[in-house]
Amino acid sequence: MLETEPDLSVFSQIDFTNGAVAAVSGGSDSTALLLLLKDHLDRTAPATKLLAVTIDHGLRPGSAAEAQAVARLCAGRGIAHRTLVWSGRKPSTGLPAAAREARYRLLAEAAQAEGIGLILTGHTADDQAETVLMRHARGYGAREEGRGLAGMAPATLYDWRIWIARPLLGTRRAALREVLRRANVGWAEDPTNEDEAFERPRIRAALADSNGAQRVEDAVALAARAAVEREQLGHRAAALIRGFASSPADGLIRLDPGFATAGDEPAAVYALRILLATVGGVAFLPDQARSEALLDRLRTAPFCATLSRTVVDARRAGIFLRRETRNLPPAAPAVDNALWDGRRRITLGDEPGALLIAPLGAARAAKLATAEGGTPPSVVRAALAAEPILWRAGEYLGECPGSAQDSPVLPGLAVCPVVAPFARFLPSFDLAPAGTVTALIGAPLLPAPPFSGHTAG
Ligand SMILES: Nc1ncnc2c1ncn2[C@@H]1O[C@H](COP(=O)(O)OP(=O)(O)OP(=O)(O)O)[C@@H](O)[C@H]1O
Repeated sequence: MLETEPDLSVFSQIDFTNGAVAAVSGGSDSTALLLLLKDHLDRTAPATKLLAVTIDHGLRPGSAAEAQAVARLCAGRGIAHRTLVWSGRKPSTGLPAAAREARYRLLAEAAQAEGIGLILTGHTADDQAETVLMRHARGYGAREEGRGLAGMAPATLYDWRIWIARPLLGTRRAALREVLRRANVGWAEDPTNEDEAFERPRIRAALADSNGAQRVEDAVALAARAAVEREQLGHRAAALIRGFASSPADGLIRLDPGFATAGDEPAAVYALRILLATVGGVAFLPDQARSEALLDRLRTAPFCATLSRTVVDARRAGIFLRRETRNLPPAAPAVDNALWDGRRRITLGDEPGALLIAPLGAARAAKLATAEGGTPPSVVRAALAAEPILWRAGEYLGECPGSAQDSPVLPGLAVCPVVAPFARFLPSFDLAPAGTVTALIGAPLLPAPPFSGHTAG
């Protein structure tokens, strides 16, 4: 049964040591989140740093007044509050996605400015049911082995740096509104939530009929089952990666030929998709059917194919994955904290002056490449050619080592590998494969998840 009274024990499972930002839009769910969270912290850890943050997207006439209402509520209850305005350019298409992107970026900036390591949102069981039903209607179940049907995760790592937790995913919106009514606290209604020109409000309206409660319950149960399957598949894929994958050179992954015949085909396809996206620097996993066909062909090596910007070079010596040389970024100024080619995060530190970043290229790679552990030198050369180098005003600073260490060339300067499919958003469902690929490619360690009992291993 879903909770008709909010289940406050979920807050006890969260680690608030590094404080919390509550993301409060002024709607019922996040306003209730704020009150429940404040109540929990007052009782259990009153010294915890709590900051409520409202993002004013500037998209509706009433948005500034809604933010002010949240500020007043917070002032009355002794809660620190900030309103942040999305002042950037608003795109004419894909506005909701851009607003969401800006919202998470601003929330993360607000948290980090205060030294806070966790963001909480007010997503509810109703939101979860709507998400799952929308994905179901789009045929997710059939295409993706139910991966997408897991819905929203209880926690998601944003930008590999800050966890977002959703403690109310098991609680119905009606129960939260009841909390607010009892506390005599009002909330803002967002008119876009009612606009049935959009898919989510249509599903929301359909769930408001007499069968709605059961359908929400069923959808949340479906999500819970799909989440367990997704986590299990992730653990099996991680075990295959640990057992069969190595990284003989920067930008190069070698799979032992036994990978293709290891037996657990769904896990092998999943592992392959994650590795292909990582090597290619692509945020989305490659197509399921094409990845299955690729695994099939790996059983009859040798051959060479490209998927997800990754060359798959299957030889007797192993299956080698490397970034294809097509469409590599041209030489460009290195930007602090930016992703280069979707594969490397650049940190410039205190480095003054303009730096250029460019692919190493075949000629320099030929000078660097050494054959180790039976890896064919031509394969190492091809991988290194797509690795980045840094330049300053005509001066060569050195190739960038593919490790989480600072570059030995310049202190504070780093070009770290990233686990591309999880670099922006890592749902807690996928912690096992993400942690394993982190270790494989030497990406920076994952910040500890906010729930007790979770590990990134
Ligand atoms: N403008 C905003 N400022 C701060 N947080 C926000 C904002 N919009 C959304 N959020 C966070 O994201 C969660 C989910 O967003 P969603 O758009 O589904 O909620 P909402 O309908 O705007 O508001 P609520 O969830 O408070 O009823 C919210 O519960 C809240 O935690």
